Order: sequence, then C-alpha cells, then structure tokens
Amino acid sequence: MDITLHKSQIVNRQSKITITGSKSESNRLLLLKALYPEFTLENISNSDDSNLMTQALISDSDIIDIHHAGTAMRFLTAFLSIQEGKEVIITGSQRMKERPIKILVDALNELGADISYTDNEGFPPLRIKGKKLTNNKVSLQANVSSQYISALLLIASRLENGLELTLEGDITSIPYIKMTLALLEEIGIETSFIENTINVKPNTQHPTPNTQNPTTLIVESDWSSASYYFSIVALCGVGTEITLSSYKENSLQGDSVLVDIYKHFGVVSTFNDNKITLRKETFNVQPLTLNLQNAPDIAQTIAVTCFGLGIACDLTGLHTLKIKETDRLVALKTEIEKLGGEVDITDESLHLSPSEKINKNIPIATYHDHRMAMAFAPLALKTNIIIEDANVVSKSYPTFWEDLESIGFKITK
Ligand SMILES: O=C(O)C1=C[C@@H](OP(=O)(O)O)[C@@H](O)[C@H](O)C1
Ligand SMILES: C=C(OP(=O)(O)O)C(=O)O
Repeated sequence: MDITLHKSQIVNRQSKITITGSKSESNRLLLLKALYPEFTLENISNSDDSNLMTQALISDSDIIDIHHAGTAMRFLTAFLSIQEGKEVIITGSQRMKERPIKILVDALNELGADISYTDNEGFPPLRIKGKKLTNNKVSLQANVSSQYISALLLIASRLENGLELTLEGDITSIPYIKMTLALLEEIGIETSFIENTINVKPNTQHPTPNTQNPTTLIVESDWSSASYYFSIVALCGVGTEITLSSYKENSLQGDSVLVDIYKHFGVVSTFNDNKITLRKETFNVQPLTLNLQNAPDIAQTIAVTCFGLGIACDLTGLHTLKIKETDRLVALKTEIEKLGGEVDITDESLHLSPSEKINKNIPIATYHDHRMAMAFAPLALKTNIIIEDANVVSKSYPTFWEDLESIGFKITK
C-alpha cells in the first residue's frame, strides 16, 4: 500500500505519543524468559519482529520462518543450537538469505554446535541440530555485527562452563552488547567485559538465579522509534512540543544519544516522570559531523532531518548499514537524490550537501525497510511526499501512521 503524506502541521503544540517497548530489549528478554521462565515482562514490543520471536520460541515445527527479523534470526540460531534433541531449519525472507551469519555459525560450531547451511555457505537458511555445547572459549570478529556477540551471550549462562568470548578487531555497535550484559545482570547472571574479553558465568541449575525474588522487568520504550519524533520536532517551528512515554534518562539503548545529537537542530529534551518532552528552540544552522558506529539505526533519521533543514552532514561509522534490511547507504542516496538532494556515499560513510529545495510529490521507495518509510515521513512538514509500501513500518512500529495522524499529519491511501 502506497500512501500520500500531504503537507502537514503539528496540530497540537503539546502532542503526546506512547511508544511500545524496545524491539532490541524485547527480543533479548523473550529469549531469556524461554531459558529462565520465572520472571515476568511488561511493555514488550508489539513489533512484527518481536511477535515472530515470541512465536519461534514456542514453535514445535521443524521449519521456522523469521521473515525480515535480523536480531531474531541471530538470537534464535544460538538458542536452537542448545535445544538438545531438536532439529530445525531456520529461514527468512529473500533479504534475510543475503544477510551474513557465518561469523556466528562458526563460533557456535567451535563451541560444539551442529549447524550447517541448506543453500549458500555463510547465509540462512540453516539446519540446526540442537545439542549440548561442551567448549567454553571462542574468538570472533567483532566489526561486522554486534548481534552475533549478543546471540552468544544470551545462551552463555546455560553452557556447562559459561563462556569466555574474545572480540577481534574494532567492536561495532557496542551499546547493544552492553545492553545484553546489563539484562543478564538484571536477572542475576554474572558477567564481565574487560578490554576485548567478555565472560559470562554458568547458571545450569534450575530454576533462575533470582527464584527467591521473582522479578518483573519493564521494557523501556523504543528509542529508535522515538527518533522520528526528534526529526519531526527538528523540522517544526520554534515552540513545538511532543511528549513521548515511557523513557528514562539512563537508558540501556544506545539510540538515546538522540538527546545529545538533536541539540544540534535546536531540539531540547526534558525528562519528567518517565516521559520525555522534545521542544523546538532557536538554533544556529551548522553542518553536522557525526560517527554513528554506536547507533547505526538512527542514521537514516538524521540524514533526512539534515536534508529537510537544508543542512550538510558527514556521517561515518556506517559500515553495518549495507547488511541491514536493505543496503541503507544506497537507499538513502537514491531516495534523497529523487527529492533533489546531493549525496555521496562510501562503504561506511554518507556525505549530504546543503540544499535549498525539496521536490514535491515524489514517491519514496522503501525496499522492505521500515526505517526508510519512517525516516522520510517527517518531510511532510515541508512538502507532499508519497511513501511506497507503507505497511513496512510494522517490522518495528505497527501504529506509526496512526500516531502521526494523531499529531496532525494528513495521510491518504
Ligand atoms: O542487537 C540488537 O538489538 C541490534 C543491533 C544492531 O545491529 P548491528 O550490531 O548489526 O549493527 C542494530 O542495528 C539492530 O537494529 C539491533
Ligand atoms: C537493523 C534492524 O533490525 P534487524 O537487524 O533486527 O533486522 C533495524 O531494526 O533497524
């Protein structure tokens, strides 16, 4: 379904939006709950990816199709490898079959797993014969995707001797690794991360480490989803406010760095009572230079904000973008250039030149990538824009379009 976003204004200058739980935290906690059922979860993400994760964890089918859900694919590969006596094929969308997984499969097999490729070496689908993993030390390349590392950490406490993981090379997306370790600690598992070595202590006895004190874990709302509101406020007039719930100042999510980044565009954030209010203030228009190695999922949002404001930007640390839902660097260049911008990309960077106009009524292709749809939507504050295959947002934020309508966006099918 393609939709048209007509040139819009935020109706209520003090709009409020509630966003559901972080997709990243949810997918970790769902897996941990499958290993340690005693704790309860609140504010789990309503995203397709988390629903797929939930279903896959209880599936007794011998084929699991995880569609476009990258974290679920990686985390389940580790989970299924320790389900003794079970044999499963895990597959996904056409794009998933192009997203590399060899680094994780090699590490699991070195630990003693039995995982093979049904089609192309290095890529899903995988045939996984669940068994007891007997080794406890492994090294892996850390500059391709942190999801491989989190996947290993999530099952580590269930291995006989725990896990000692040595990370080779530059470590990408570090906040996601720290999030995994923090959640393990929250349920009582001991971990350490010193220089390039991570240790997780075993916890093979039943039930959970925290049995005497069963825990309810409340998932903080999704900061990547919040990024689109930072962009909206940045593109609005001075005085516009949007309040988002439920957020905290000390987040486990690396994308909370938005608070600092968007000061550059005059967006001032105030925390109060688990809510964050974004307010547009006057600001000095200046080019933006930023390394996003720790927060790759907000690269599209930031590039489009800069384009909407006519500001130049130099974004680096983007090497993981080409293996996500689509090659996000190529997708950004193609779509911003349709709108009249000028973009240069390398394998890990994006340069946007300053611009003065935005072409009207341009159809934006989304390439099965939720973040393409959501990142371009705020431009409707400047001009009419068409978003192709708009349902793609359900991968992480199913009510995105309704929420935009509630604050004044005019949308027709
Ligand atoms: O662990 C996670 O929840 C994620 C890690 C990041 O992936 P990479 O480490 O591959 O950059 C991020 O882009 C993805 O959306 C979610
Ligand atoms: C990259 C993303 O997700 P995944 O890797 O889990 O498919 C994302 O949500 O931006």
